Amino acid sequence: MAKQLSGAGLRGQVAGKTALSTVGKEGSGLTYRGYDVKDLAANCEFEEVAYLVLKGNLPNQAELDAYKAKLKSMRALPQPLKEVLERIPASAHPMDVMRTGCSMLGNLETENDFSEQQDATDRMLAAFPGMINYWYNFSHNNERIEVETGAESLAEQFLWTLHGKKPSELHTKVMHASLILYAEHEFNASTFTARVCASTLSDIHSCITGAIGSLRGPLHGGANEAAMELIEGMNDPEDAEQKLMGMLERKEKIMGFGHAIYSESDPRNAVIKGWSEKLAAENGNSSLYDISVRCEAVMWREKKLFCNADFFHASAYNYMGIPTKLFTPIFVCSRLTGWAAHVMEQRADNRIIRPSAEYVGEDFRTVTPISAR
Ligand SMILES: CC(=O)SCCNC(=O)CCNC(=O)[C@H](O)C(C)(C)COP(=O)(O)OP(=O)(O)OC[C@H]1O[C@@H](n2cnc3c(N)ncnc32)[C@H](O)[C@@H]1OP(=O)(O)O
Ligand SMILES: O=C([O-])CC(=O)C(=O)O
Repeated sequence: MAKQLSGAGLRGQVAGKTALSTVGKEGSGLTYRGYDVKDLAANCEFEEVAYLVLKGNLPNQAELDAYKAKLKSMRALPQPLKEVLERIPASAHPMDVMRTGCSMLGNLETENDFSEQQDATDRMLAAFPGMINYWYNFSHNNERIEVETGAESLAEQFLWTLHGKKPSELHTKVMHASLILYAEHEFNASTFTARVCASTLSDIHSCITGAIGSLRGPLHGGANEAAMELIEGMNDPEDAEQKLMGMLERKEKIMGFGHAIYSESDPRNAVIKGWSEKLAAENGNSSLYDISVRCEAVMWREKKLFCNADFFHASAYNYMGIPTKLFTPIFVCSRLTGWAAHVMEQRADNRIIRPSAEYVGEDFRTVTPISAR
């Protein structure tokens, strides 16, 4: 059954055209440039998917090697950016660090002309994992990390710069899948933010900085962190059941469930749930996974609400030793591909985005002199 797409929040309104992805289209779940996201997550590295989303086709081996080599060569952080990162306190939210870091990069390496959009995007893709982990390690461990690691991929680079060592094969694989799942999603709130900004013919760093701000909220990307806070407060599946029932009775929102477009399931959930189960087995402790499975069952039984992409990401990331507050920045490192591709698409066929409002304010009136108010 299709979800009723009407009402507030521009739901169901076509706000532009895209050749990048389909979301919730009858029978096809989620596709990037015609490929099923499950097919991509099972068979590709993240860089192949980034290439696909940004350039239109999957790369051949030589193209992939060249693209990965290019990204690897662009990881160094400029000294003034490091200095800014070092001044941001440990108490800051890492999404605010991403926003500031992206904006600072735009000051240092400004996109002067749209012909630079692909290089500017690749530079952000290459630099963002090291950027957030430079700040994290400096502010939390008093350590200035080396961001030019031997990592062969963005997945490896994120975990390597976070933990200071080459990650295991399993963890690298999970990160590839996770980054692929998060890469693109049509006109979601953060992407729409990027497109609105692009439609004014602004620079790409402004578009991405704005998108990061939109993704930060708990109704969007921030839900993976909120889901972690929920499940870590539950002792076991029985406790999860009781706590959820209480929350539902109090009409509280359960983060990581529901979706603006999908009606019965989010196709990304099965993929990340599968990886979470494997990580639980590797860890020898399936508690978080078991709790998550019970939450999924209770929410479906009680409300016909299903896990979105964020819910099982919480346990998966936790099993890989990723601090909760770094969950949404990983989403940024991935969704940057979708945002940038949408900026490019908007620029290629642009008209400034400027909808109208239904006025519900005061009738026409004239100013009473201040002495008489
Ligand atoms: C990667 C991503 O960004 S995925 C989304 C991540 N966000 C979350 O997980 C936050 C929790 N979920 C939500 O807030 C919502 O489901 C959204 C924001 C994702 C979608 O919002 P909408 O399209 O407005 O939701 P929808 O119209 O389906 O809501 C229908 C009803 O279900 C309720 N509902 C929807 N999601 C939830 C939830 N997670 N917990 C409890 N109730 C919910 C709504 O409150 C609404 O109830 P009402 O009719 O009594 O007002
Ligand atoms: O499409 C949406 O509204 C939110 C979402 O799942 C995403 O951006 O990945």
